[in-house]
Amino acid sequence: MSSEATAVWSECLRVIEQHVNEQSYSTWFKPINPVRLEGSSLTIQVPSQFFYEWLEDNYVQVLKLAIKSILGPNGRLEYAVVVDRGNSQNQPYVVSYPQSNSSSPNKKVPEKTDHKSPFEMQSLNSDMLLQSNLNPNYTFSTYIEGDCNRLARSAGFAVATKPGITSFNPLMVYGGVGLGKTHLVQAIGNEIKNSPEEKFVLYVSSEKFVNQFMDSIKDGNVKSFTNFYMQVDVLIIDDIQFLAGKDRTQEMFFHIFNHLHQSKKQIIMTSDCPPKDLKGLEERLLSRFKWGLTADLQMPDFETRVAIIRRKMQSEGIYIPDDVIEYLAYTVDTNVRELEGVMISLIAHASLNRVEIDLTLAKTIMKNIVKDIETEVGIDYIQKTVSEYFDIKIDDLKAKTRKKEIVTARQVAMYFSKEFTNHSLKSIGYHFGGRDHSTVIHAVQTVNDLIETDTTFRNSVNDLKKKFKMRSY
Ligand SMILES: Nc1ncnc2c1ncn2[C@@H]1O[C@H](COP(=O)(O)OP(=O)(O)OP(=O)(O)O)[C@@H](O)[C@H]1O
Repeated sequence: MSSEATAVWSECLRVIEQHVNEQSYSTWFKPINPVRLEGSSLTIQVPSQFFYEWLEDNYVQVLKLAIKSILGPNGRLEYAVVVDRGNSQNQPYVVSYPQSNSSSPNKKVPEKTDHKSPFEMQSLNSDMLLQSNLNPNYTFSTYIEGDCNRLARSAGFAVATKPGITSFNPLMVYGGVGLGKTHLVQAIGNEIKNSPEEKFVLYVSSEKFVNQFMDSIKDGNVKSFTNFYMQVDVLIIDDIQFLAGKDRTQEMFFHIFNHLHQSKKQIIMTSDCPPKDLKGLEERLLSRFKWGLTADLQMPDFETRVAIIRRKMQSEGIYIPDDVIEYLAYTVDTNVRELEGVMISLIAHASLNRVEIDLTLAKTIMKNIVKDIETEVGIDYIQKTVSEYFDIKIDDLKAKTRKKEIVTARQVAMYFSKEFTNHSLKSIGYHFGGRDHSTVIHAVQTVNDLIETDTTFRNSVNDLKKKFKMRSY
């Protein structure tokens, strides 16, 4: 190792350190050894082909920045990859970056020094234990529990406590966009990684897995790719639906899956739908997915959404009043990512314009984000909400039907129209199929009586009232 190379590399590290987070820095840059400096070309040694590819896939810009700022515009980086060819002589081979004839920092295949696969997989080393790709903020403590995720969360926790040993292997978590799949499976990974047992936990998106596999075919490194994945103790593979129609990758994944499962290694997967609806995946894979536990995530209910907003705001050190929290939780009922997006807009707006976060600001933001949002409670909205709540058709509220459940729903809708709108009794009657004002008075009285005497009915009215109140803030 030349002292010049060491000096240049430590300067580069100083640049790199400012552009990557602490974990990435210690995982991907600390293990690198500077080997030599020739003119403005620095050669660094990396522990494996996989490591080299990872750097090139994920950190090429920051490496380029570091090299150019320390060695000038002609600065070049070359890699020496430690190759274990199954004998005792580890001979590094060298790949240059940027490649000659190419100004772009594309990932390139190291020159092959023989006709066989250029290297065999290295044995598991301590660096690999760090290569997890986990976001440290995705933990169980930041994952709010609710009815929407209870099964998945507790199964995940069981898996985190005894990876590979419970019957939840594989664990498959599925659910719609932005409902917390990635957060949950990474929480499992972080929990295992932070336990005293040294486990090699690896999180990878299916897309990345496919690309790595394709590259390994192109580069003649399939064996190394397979061996790498077969050494993992806990494999977390996200968005497995992405493997649909990719037959060769599925076949490779099938072998890796079998190997890991037989070795009692934990496999955790996510998908946007249950295994039975995964189209374009081989039957033998699908049947294996069902060996363990499949758990779904639903959209969090109102109370869980409130808790998610509170936690998020606490973690940002921001206080927002309860009525704003409830307004957001009520209004954004699509997915958690969208809810977070609205919170971020709100915080950004308040801090840029130096104003307090209050209901007026929240409403303005929501109007900009959700263009067609109605913030007023009108008769139409009451009819829609009440009919959905009682699971009847809106038209029935206006029709002549005398079926008991329809009459009750109609009376409830009239009652709320009186409470939340400025319509006259006559006008309300008109909106309910041309009934007269005495029918509306009777409806209001009946609802008041039932609230006094019937607990179930009272709870229903209270549920609905909460919705309307939220809307009429
Ligand atoms: N129960 C929860 N508690 C706290 N935060 C949550 C919860 N569920 C989701 N989130 C947050 O919502 C955001 C979206 O979650 P995540 O990315 O895990 O969703 P996903 O289901 O993997 O989405 P996609 O389908 O797009 O891959 C993240 O910031 C996550 O932290």
